[in-house]
Amino acid sequence: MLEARRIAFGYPGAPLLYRDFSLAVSPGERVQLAAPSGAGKTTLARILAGYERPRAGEVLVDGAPLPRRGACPVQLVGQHPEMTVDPRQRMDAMLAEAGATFEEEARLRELLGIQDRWLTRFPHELSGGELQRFCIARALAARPRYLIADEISTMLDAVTQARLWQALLAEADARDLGMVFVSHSPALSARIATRVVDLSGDRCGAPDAVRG
Ligand SMILES: Nc1ncnc2c1ncn2[C@@H]1O[C@H](COP(=O)(O)OP(=O)(O)OP(=O)(O)O)[C@@H](O)[C@H]1O
Repeated sequence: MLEARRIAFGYPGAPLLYRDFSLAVSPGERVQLAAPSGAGKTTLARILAGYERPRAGEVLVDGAPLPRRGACPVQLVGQHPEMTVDPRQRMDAMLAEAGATFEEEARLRELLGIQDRWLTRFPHELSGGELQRFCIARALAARPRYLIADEISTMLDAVTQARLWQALLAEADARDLGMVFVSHSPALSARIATRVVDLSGDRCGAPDAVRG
């Protein structure tokens, strides 16, 4: 179980985004974070994956805090892949660093439609959608228990987006992966979500405000 317990968070000098937010995600669940623009969905995604430390509260996986070192059981894929890669590192090296076996890496490349000719390129030599596939492969190679997907397919055309999610959902099912995702596409969200959590509800302090 991935748990955010009684989270309070605000950026320095700004009002709190959440005062007392709690969320529990089971393996296999796919939870959509819903809220208006600027309400703090991306920030919460970062907190869940350990990139931001809350002012109060904690993030736990099966009752234990996220590890400070080594592979994190919660992996985040964001909406700007170019900001999460080393611009001087070739894609084959980036994937190798993710720590998958040769067979597993090949399987993930096949799953995500990563072409061999992309491997010898640098990030700036790939489109946003191509680069995003590498970021998803890197996240899955870390064998996460939970994947946080923050508008990961916004930059893709409708057909590529549908293919990517089909692959990701098959993988999630096979691994019993829990997911928390943000998407501004109602059609995509309706297809993916097993539950919707409305973040705006929490701004009044209601724990785990749930609809659907
Ligand atoms: N690093 C930062 N420092 C200060 N304020 C920030 C920072 N990142 C985000 N914010 C502010 O925090 C609030 C929440 O931002 P966040 O990106 O989490 O919202 P969001 O719900 O994901 O928005 P959107 O749907 O537009 O992507 C916004 O008002 C934003 O301007």
